[in-house]
Amino acid sequence: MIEFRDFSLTYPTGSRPALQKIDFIVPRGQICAVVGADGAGKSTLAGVISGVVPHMTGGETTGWARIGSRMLAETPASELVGEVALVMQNPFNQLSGARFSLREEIAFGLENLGVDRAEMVRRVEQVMADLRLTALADLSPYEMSGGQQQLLAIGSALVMRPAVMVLDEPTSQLDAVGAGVVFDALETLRTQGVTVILFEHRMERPARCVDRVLVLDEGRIAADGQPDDVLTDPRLADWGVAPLRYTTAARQAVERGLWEADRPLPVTLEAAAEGFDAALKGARTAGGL
Ligand SMILES: Nc1ncnc2c1ncn2[C@@H]1O[C@H](COP(=O)(O)OP(=O)(O)OP(=O)(O)O)[C@@H](O)[C@H]1O
Repeated sequence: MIEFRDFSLTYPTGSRPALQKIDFIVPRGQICAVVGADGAGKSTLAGVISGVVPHMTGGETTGWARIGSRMLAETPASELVGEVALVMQNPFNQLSGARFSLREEIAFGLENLGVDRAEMVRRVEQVMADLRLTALADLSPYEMSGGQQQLLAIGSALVMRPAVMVLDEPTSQLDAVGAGVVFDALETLRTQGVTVILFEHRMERPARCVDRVLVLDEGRIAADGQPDDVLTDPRLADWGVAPLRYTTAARQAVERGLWEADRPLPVTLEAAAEGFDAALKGARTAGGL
């Protein structure tokens, strides 16, 4: 479980707190997305959860934050290894540089922990299968595309079986197929009880697999709730978050009287397709088409 209570953080050079009186609890196994405009505090929050901020950046904190029984302000990243895994946007920077194949790269962290060889092979093969990387097992990480490298970075984190995974825009360099594989892998993480904090810019794809969405606005939590509610909130644009294309299209249909009055605005492609299908049938029945 991750818990933040009345938590604020001000960087040494900051004129205002980058995080201001943050309060939330993410229970074990929940997949929570965090969205917000540039400068809203997302990277800072990711850094606090993964033990990087304020330990490596400096900064004053008030209130408290914890992962399980570990108080984050007192626990640097080095002590969170194995418990919290951070996957960043640029996969190239996450390669160890010390291993020659994808399979060895994924095994690297387990080798350092001295995990038994048979167990290591089992876990590495499983992760490669989950991320559909098995066919690339013998390729050099440096011969892979950015998207493949990102899947590798996720695999290297996943294999450590962390309690918490912090994913900072993990699909920003992936094509639609690669992004689909990552979000499918999140479903696997959920069933394994891993808590996931996902920082994403575009929510169209992840909306269907996250349990909750937090909106950060100028360091404060502006909204916190289920994707269906938060992602259709009319204030989303005021918080600097682009509304989903499905929601925007449905909102225009509402304005034209096409969208069924009691049907919620959609946040997934499936819900949008159902809604437009119903609107079309309604229009046909009314003799409009
Ligand atoms: N190391 C730092 N030292 C001083 N100020 C910082 C530092 N990192 C971030 N800030 C400031 O803290 C605030 C929050 O920044 P943060 O990077 O957390 O936002 P963000 O939502 O991740 O934005 P982006 O999407 O642009 O990365 C901003 O005003 C930023 O300028």
